[in-house]
Amino acid sequence: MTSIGIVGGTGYTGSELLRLLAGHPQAQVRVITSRADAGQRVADVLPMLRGRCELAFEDPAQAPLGDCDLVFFATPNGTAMEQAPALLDSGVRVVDLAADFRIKDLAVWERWYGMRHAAPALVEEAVYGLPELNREAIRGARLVANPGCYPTAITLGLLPLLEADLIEPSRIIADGKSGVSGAGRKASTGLLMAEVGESFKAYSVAGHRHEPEIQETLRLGTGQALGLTFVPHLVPMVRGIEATIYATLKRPGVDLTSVFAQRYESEPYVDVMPAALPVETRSVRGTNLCRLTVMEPQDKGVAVVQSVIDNLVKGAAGQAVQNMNLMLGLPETAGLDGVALAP
Ligand SMILES: NC(=O)C1=CN([C@@H]2O[C@H](COP(=O)(O)OP(=O)(O)OC[C@H]3O[C@@H](n4cnc5c(N)ncnc54)[C@H](OP(=O)(O)O)[C@@H]3O)[C@@H](O)[C@H]2O)C=CC1
Ligand SMILES: CC(=O)N[C@@H](CCC(=O)OP(=O)(O)O)C(=O)O
Repeated sequence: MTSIGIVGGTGYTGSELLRLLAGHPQAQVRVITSRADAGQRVADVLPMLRGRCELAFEDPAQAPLGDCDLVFFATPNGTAMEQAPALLDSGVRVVDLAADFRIKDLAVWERWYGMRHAAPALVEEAVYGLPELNREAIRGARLVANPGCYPTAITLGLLPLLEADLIEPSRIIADGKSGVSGAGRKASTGLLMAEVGESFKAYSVAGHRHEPEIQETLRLGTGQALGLTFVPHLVPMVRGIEATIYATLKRPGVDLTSVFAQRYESEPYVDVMPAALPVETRSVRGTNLCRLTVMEPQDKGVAVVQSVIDNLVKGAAGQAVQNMNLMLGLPETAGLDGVALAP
């Protein structure tokens, strides 16, 4: 059994890691941290894990994370960059679910995240953990930067179009909508049910930190510089992201669904659907899948992509487990076989 540590086990992505790893045949969580709940039994704090987890939360400063084969950081931005270097030095592999190692351009990262980077050399070494783009590099990596939730949905929606040189890269619009679990578990007035329920709004319209992440990933991955406008929205639901992406086609009349189907033919977690089928967040709820459709409505020369993921699974913990499986040489799909909850 591979021995796993999780820093930040009481948050939404940390507890999702626990849920997924409880069903993993070859990996076992041995260390789990929380500062606020240190000393509490995991099963008392997260009753879904009664009978499935005998651990207690430990303070991260004292927890024996160095004894693990791999440690996940499910912590706020700026935490892993302080703690990962010592773990890597002692031979532990690291997957960071936050953004500390996602952007190679340090000046861009520091501008968007408002802090000095504590481990610049590791930014250069880290592999961006989108298996559909970087599978081979992830296999050999010591440190994986797990992608952001919106960037996962949007990058997967744009990759086939850019790789096949089908769209104008200079004017792309991505309209993202997220459930409230995307904002994490910490208390915030703006996330109260009475604030979010029966309402719908765009936010960070002037600029969101996921935009530079998407731009850099696609520039490094396809060699094309994007002109991207990304606007996120908050939806009164718990889980899920839907992104609708609009791009001008260079050549009209291409069978776009076939292009997508070929690009993702051997991908276990990308499902390209016929354009007539509905793309719904509930069809991926609890799963590691990204479901996509693509079409050119009314032959008007614009490609419209719809992409859905569960922000906590393919957008965070599930993709992190997929990366862990690749890094440790385990079957890529181990622990990730669940079918979506319906309704
Ligand atoms: N929610 C989502 O959909 C997604 C989240 N992410 C990213 O994943 C990370 C975790 O997100 P999420 O689970 O939502 O966050 P939460 O706010 O729900 O949880 C954060 C966790 O980190 C712990 N923590 C906070 N500060 C520290 C610290 N300084 N040192 C060690 N542990 C700390 C908290 O416990 P305690 O304070 O008790 O130690 C808690 O367990 C974030 O960086 C987020 O941006 C990425 C993709 C999607
Ligand atoms: C609904 C909501 O608030 N979502 C978060 C993004 C999700 C997230 O966790 O950001 P990272 O993927 O970069 O870690 C936000 O817009 O800030």
